[in-house]
Amino acid sequence: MAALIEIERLTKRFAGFTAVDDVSFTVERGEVLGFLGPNGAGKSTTMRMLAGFMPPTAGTARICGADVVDQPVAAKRHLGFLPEGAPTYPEMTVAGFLAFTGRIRGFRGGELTDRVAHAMGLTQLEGVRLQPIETLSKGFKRRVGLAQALLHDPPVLVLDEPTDGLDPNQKHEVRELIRRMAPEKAIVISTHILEEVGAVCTRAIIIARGKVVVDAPPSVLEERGRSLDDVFRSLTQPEAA
Ligand SMILES: Nc1ncnc2c1ncn2[C@@H]1O[C@H](COP(=O)(O)OP(=O)(O)OP(=O)(O)O)[C@@H](O)[C@H]1O
Repeated sequence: MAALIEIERLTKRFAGFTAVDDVSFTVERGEVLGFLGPNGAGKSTTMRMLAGFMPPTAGTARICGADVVDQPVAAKRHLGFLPEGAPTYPEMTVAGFLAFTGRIRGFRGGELTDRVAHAMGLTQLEGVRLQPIETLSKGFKRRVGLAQALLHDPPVLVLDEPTDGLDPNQKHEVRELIRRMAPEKAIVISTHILEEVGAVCTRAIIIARGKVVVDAPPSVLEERGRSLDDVFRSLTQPEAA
């Protein structure tokens, strides 16, 4: 069976500057891929192209076999995407926003109610369900973004810094949630927290200046006798290249 995520020679150029340069990888069901790299390496741009939110300059991305450019509706049906910064509609309440995204996903009536309740349960949002999103703290806003990505229980999750802004307890909860969902899904998370990679990821890709410089399980990287931190620094600092 084909991998749930297939990226082939994906490239993005902005006015002559190449932000993502010929990136290829696949992610199978059961894998949690940690997407790492220094600021500006091209992580968010890759994730946006994978999610069909930004057209690639060259190359392709497929989700459950659907090309994100040619078959955007089929691809998005199988995808939960937490974009950078977790944009929402700030004036809506948490429950209102999740019901709105659920209706866009085609849910109605009892199923819509159940899915919103389930997503709020997974992300521990019940206590703020009637609060306008603009009045929430950063960590709660992030969890609203995560809840909308999980609402339709998609087989593919692309989460751009899912634990950014969360307190240590919430980080732990979100990592547990990712671990619990992992066997059934293909998950890509970007993070700057290297310990998170060891904690939840089955595989790590390090990207630097738009190119993949390493693709291996975290345990293999650490077996090379160095911490992930050392591996990251040696592969991503220009003077080490
Ligand atoms: N719309 C755009 N127009 C021009 N340049 C862009 C645009 N979006 C991103 N870039 C540039 O592309 C490069 C990659 O950006 P990207 O946001 O993908 O990096 P990142 O790895 O996610 O970084 P961070 O860890 O800081 O979030 C950066 O140099 C950025 O300034």
